[in-house]
Amino acid sequence: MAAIETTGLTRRFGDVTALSNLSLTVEEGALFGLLGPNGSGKTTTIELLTGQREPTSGTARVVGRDPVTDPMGVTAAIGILPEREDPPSFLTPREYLSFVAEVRDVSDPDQRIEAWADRLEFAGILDALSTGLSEGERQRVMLAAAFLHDPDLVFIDEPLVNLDPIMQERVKRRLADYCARGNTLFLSTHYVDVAAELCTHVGIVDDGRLVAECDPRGMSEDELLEYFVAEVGDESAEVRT
Ligand SMILES: Nc1ncnc2c1ncn2[C@@H]1O[C@H](COP(=O)(O)OP(=O)(O)OP(=O)(O)O)[C@@H](O)[C@H]1O
Repeated sequence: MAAIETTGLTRRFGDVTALSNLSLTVEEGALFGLLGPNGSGKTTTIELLTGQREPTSGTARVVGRDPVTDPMGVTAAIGILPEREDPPSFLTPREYLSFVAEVRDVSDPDQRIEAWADRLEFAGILDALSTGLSEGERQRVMLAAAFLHDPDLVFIDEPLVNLDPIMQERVKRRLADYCARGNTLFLSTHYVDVAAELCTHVGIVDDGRLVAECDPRGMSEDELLEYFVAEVGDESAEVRT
């Protein structure tokens, strides 16, 4: 079954077409990566699919719901880690995650918070004010918030930014395990190596258009980079070193 299905999804901002006519299916259990250069429409796509913005035209179904007519139903059913969001500076991670657990109706919040703090190694800062946390620590707290209510589908905009290499490996393993259990992940990234290493299905966007889709398993980073450059027509992709 499809976790996400869109038909002709389009979003304009004045003269700018941020997303043009996106027709895409992401099956349940996929680890989908939307790969594209800066300004290609990745964040706009996530915003449309998660009910944060309305499309100019076109339709979407996300976990069987319509993000335009039922945005709160969609946000309750999914997890989201948007680009550049932090826990509130004046709350501790425990306080922030308790708030998320309450909003998302988690029945065993204390145990879940402790479990995620252990998994992502931030138990030591659970009771420190978020204002003093490093960027990587804040990102780990936000990752925990996205998964706390055990949703079937999670959206993450640039999943590994700000994490050190050891934590990146740990998070990659967690993401792969999450999908191996039948859940679905929708990642957006402009890093080809992230897509090559993690994803089961990649969509390449350029200038608001989905220009190609592929299964990157069995492709090396270099092959995916070559494929990406051929589709996008320039060398704006990055491989992190
Ligand atoms: N609220 C907005 N108002 C006007 N233009 C916008 C708005 N949001 C996005 N855009 C434009 O739409 C296009 C796509 O932006 P979007 O943020 O979706 O790209 P992106 O692929 O996520 O980029 P990045 O990798 O840099 O985060 C860009 O040209 C951007 O300037």
